[in-house]
Amino acid sequence: MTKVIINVAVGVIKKNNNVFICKRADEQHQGGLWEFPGGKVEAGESVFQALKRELLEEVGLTIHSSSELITIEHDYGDKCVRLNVHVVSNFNGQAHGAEGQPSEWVGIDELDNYDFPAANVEIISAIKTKYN
Ligand SMILES: Nc1nc2c([nH]c(=O)n2[C@@H]2O[C@H](COP(=O)(O)OP(=O)(O)OP(=O)(O)O)[C@@H](O)[C@H]2O)c(=O)[nH]1
Ligand SMILES: [Mg+2]
Repeated sequence: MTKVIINVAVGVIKKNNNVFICKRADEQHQGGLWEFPGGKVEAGESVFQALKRELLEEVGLTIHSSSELITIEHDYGDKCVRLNVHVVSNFNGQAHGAEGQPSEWVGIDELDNYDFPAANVEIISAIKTKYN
């Protein structure tokens, strides 16, 4: 049987050499781990439209543009995801955990000190290659 792939828009919100990360709630998939904010692409949406909607909901930012960083397909066993990862540097607002979730600006070279879902290893390595 063909597996359903969940299409996800993920935003690496970047200011100087820092990125904004959030902690996933315990009851979410991959709960308790840190993430780059974002969420599922709904039917009829582009990745950018989904990113714009999710980043407003989750971190209170209005984004104006984004640039593709990497696309990762990962099978967690219970779920298969396609992470469409974009870097977002052009935004308005003060990033915060708008859903009450813990959040932080962290230096790119500090990302190794945080626990992320397995698929994020490649995202972090792409960020380091591009910006460090
Ligand atoms: N947002 C986000 N999701 C990630 C990352 N890495 C990763 O594997 N995922 C996976 O992507 C999937 C969808 O993301 P999500 O849970 O944020 O989706 P959402 O905001 O629409 O949540 P919802 O289902 O509560 O409405 C989850 O299975 C999650 O585990 C990441 O860095 N950021
Ligand atoms: Mg989300």
